[in-house]
Amino acid sequence: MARQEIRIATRKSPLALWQAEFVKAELEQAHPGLTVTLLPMSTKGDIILDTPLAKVGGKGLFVKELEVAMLEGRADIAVHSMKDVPMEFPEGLGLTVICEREDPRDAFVSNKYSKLDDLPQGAIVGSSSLRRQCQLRAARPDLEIRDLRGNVGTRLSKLDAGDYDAIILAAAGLKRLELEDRIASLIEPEQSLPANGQGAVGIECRLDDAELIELLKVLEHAPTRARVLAERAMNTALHGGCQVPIGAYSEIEGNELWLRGLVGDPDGSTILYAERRGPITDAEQIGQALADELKQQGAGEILERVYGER
Ligand SMILES: NCc1[nH]cc(CCC(=O)O)c1CC(=O)O
Repeated sequence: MARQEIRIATRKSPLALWQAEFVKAELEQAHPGLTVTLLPMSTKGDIILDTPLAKVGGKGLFVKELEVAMLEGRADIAVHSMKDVPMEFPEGLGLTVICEREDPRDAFVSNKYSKLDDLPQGAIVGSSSLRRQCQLRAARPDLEIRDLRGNVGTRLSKLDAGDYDAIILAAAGLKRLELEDRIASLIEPEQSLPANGQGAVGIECRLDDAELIELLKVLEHAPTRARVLAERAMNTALHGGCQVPIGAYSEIEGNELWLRGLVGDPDGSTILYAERRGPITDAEQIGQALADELKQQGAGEILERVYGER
């Protein structure tokens, strides 16, 4: 009998819930008769499962509570922002679908200024992303960049409280939460190269569930997958985790994939940049080759310094 229900394990942040609701709506529309339910979970602190399921290549791996739910059969899928998804998965789980990308750009958000270039000398900008910090500092060494954490709503309230002259957020998150009117201006990749996978949503599930994977296929977007593959391959080859001063952004032009990448010193003193074009089918090799090029420019030394400081 055909499957009648798909259960989505999701975190409870507004953005996570939006993404889960989006996938639910798309699946229910594509498959009449199918019911998709949300299983919101508190994910305070990731847990490590000491079972063979949690071993990858012989080494232990952090398995998040959403993944435990899927491995134990309490949930079927998890929906992720691609830029937050680790490069490795517990055995038996994988990213089976990558959905069409939303706007990948960073957004300039301010109640006083309409764009980055309008900020006066010494203005205070909020961002805890090393990638955003290094690019901001390289372009504008006079700015004072201060940490800004929390979910999108929390960050906006800190701006509104007057703690910052401006903050930088991903445009995609703001658009999804219907906060697009908070975007003062979009920052082009030339000024702030996005993070790998930014703006794209992926679906993780058990790899042995062929029937489920077949149902999920309606959400797959091949051009986005190629772009995200190239960007993630670059990040992986640089051993980049989630919190790194690395930008990776690709676009498709005809039959070609154009990947741009950068590694920067968080203080903005150095920005290493490279770009490469190649056939879309070589997405991963393009990412790896670009990482090699950045390593030749000295990316390894910068990243070692950053990792060493944490
Ligand atoms: N690191 C947090 C995060 N993870 C995903 C998004 C939303 C954008 C996206 O889906 O890439 C955000 C917010 C932000 O960076 O402003």
